[in-house]
Amino acid sequence: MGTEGEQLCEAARNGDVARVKTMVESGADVSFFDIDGLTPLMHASKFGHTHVVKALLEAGAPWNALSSSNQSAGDFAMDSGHQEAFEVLLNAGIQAELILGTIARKSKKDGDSEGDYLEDRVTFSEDKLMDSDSKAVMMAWEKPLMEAHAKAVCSGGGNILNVGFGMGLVDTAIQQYGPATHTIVEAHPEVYERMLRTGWGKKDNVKIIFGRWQDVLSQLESYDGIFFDTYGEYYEDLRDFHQHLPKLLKPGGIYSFFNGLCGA
Ligand SMILES: C[S@@+](CC[C@H](N)C(=O)[O-])C[C@H]1O[C@@H](n2cnc3c(N)ncnc32)[C@H](O)[C@@H]1O
Repeated sequence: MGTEGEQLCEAARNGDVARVKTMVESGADVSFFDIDGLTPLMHASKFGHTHVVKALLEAGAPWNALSSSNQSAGDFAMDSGHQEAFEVLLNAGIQAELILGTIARKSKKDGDSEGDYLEDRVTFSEDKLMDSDSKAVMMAWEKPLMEAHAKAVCSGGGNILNVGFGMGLVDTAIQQYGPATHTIVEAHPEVYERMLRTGWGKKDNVKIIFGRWQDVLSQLESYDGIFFDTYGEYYEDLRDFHQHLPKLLKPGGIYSFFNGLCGA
């Protein structure tokens, strides 16, 4: 007979929801990692035991814990074709992100600007843009994704807006479609400075607006194509931006965004 944590993993693997609940009520650790680096939630997800997945999530099991091979419970559910369990995990992740976003937003409003990306230094290298915590703001491997977004938002030609310059991957792709105007909103002083240094301010059809999109809305017009990809913001900001779309986007215009949604 194994430890309590191992027994919880076994009950999760067997889909024994009653036993899982009893063990949780008597204090079994839902964050336990077994010898293979798996949590009870990962075991339940792997076998598609949705009721167990729900019970463990309700008991506070970490939906975003990673196995030693860097897989989350959601990865296990998806790889084993358990769509229902996967969706339960996905919803738990989205809910947690929404709550965390609200808390972070509130503490920012209350004057706690700790961790404010826009006030920190960034570093550029050939293939990435990093924030002061060495987290990647943008990486070169995202180029094909950015090219696909550019193709979509430029498909009607005309006036294009991009919010968030980063490494300029999407803007470089947008330029290839020769839009009539190409407006770029960028809020980070160092990213902005680099844009100017690399000639973006001298392109005939490019207008750079420096500042947070929230603060420069009055300088924006209506566009045929809009792309949105900021960093250090939350779901709430994205939702706020979406509320301005009816004014920002011309009828029949195309909008696309990238914001790490559902990233686990
Ligand atoms: C992920 S990067 C954008 C990458 C870009 N799509 C590309 O293809 O390289 C996000 C950018 O948004 C900028 N940013 C963050 N918050 C912003 C805001 N509120 N308004 C405007 N830009 C913002 C960041 O400084 C950063 O340059």
